[in-house]
Amino acid sequence: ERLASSYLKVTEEAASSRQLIRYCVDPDWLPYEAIREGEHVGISSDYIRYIESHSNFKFSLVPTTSWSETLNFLQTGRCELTPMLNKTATREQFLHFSHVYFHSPNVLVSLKEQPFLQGFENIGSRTLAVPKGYRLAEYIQHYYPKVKIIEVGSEPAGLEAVLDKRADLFVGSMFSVNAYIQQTGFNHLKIAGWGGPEDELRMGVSLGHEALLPILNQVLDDVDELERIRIYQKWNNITVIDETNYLLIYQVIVGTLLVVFLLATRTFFISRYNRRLTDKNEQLEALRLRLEHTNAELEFLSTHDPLTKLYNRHYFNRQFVHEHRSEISSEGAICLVMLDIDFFKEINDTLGHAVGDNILMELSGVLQHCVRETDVVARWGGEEFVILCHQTSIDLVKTLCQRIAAAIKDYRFSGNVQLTCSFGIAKLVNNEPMQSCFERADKALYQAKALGRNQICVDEFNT
Ligand SMILES: Nc1nc2c(ncn2[C@@H]2O[C@H](COP(=O)(O)OP(=O)(O)OP(=O)(O)O)[C@@H](O)[C@H]2O)c(=O)[nH]1
Repeated sequence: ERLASSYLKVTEEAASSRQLIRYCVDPDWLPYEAIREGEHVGISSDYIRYIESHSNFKFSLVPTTSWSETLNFLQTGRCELTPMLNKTATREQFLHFSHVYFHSPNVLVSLKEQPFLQGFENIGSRTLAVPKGYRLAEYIQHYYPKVKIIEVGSEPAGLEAVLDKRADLFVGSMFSVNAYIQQTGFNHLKIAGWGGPEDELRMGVSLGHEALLPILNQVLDDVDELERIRIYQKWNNITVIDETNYLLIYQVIVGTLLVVFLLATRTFFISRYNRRLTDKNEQLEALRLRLEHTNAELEFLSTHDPLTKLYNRHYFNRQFVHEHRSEISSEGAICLVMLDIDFFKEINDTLGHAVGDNILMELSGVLQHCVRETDVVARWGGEEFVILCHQTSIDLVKTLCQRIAAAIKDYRFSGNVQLTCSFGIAKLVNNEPMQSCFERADKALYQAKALGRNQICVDEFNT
């Protein structure tokens, strides 16, 4: 019936202007070609459509049930073209061939537990399934006559022979093996090695129709690379690799999230640690400032009199008395003044100790107001004070003491007290220890007291 309908089509096409070509294909050789529900499918079907759209040819499929039948139809003139096959010596007896337009490697297939093989020379005593009429059958018989061959009707039949253990190995095109394993899910099959020379697929036209070849070659040669890739990809849908890619993407995302999480955790802990460190540093800095302040206070207390805030005797001794200095320059010498309040006991006794304290503080202010910046005033003890004057002379110091006495006289002290002081002056002489100068100043003060108080006396050694 199918043959009848195809011949009917031939008659119809003969009437049209296009040149009709009847062709046969391998009915079960995906992804290269096959017949499914009466239609030609696979890679060669797209090349046939391409040639139709780029030439004056009109193709008409003559369906067959096996590759052997296709070869038979070509020899007997029931079709004049087959679109995808290898060139062999046998086939050249009844076919002419176009240029090669598709390359494809062949592979050996075995069950997973079988060892890997380098090629046909290592097959040994194993049996090899080969589709009947395929170029490989011819090739192996010619070059490897010792290999035990089992002829099968098609490539799927060969793979099933391996699965059923009727054959140890199958040899066929890598693309069709791949397509078959994907369709059937026969994952316990594996590629066991390369299988002979790669396929160089062409179109074949039967004898007497070789005039078709120049046009076929021209169109096939002109198919651009993009079109070739499109056709190849359309019929080699490798879904397993897609799944692997999704898994890979998933793994990369999880890995990236993990790294981000670890980095975020690390950053969190580092910043918390830094905050704590900053807090501790601030506390330490506050403690350091308090310590500095306390030390400054201690230093002040140890060197100053707490009531009058003048230098105390301890400081004065350390700085000036026990340091054996005798600085006498051309500009002037060092002079000491010992100063004592007159009748201070009476003031304390009549007005009270608190008033006495106030008077001591007020007198300290007067002394500091009267001296030069370079002079040093200290409280020697009780109501006694000492003034150290640098680069001066006895006359200048005397003038200073008079100025102080006048200021005291004019000052209104607490309790409305009229105060007077006695002064003893001594000048440091060359190489004299400071202690000795002190003693002389003290002696001069004693003299001032003896002369009736409110006096300024210079040590007799300096007069
Ligand atoms: N309010 C007060 N009085 C003090 C302080 N230190 C010493 N005095 C008093 O100073 C008085 C010194 O008395 P005296 O040594 O007799 O000397 P004076 O009464 O000033 O008599 P002359 O020095 O001889 O003129 C004593 O009454 C001490 O108690 C002090 O820090 N505050």
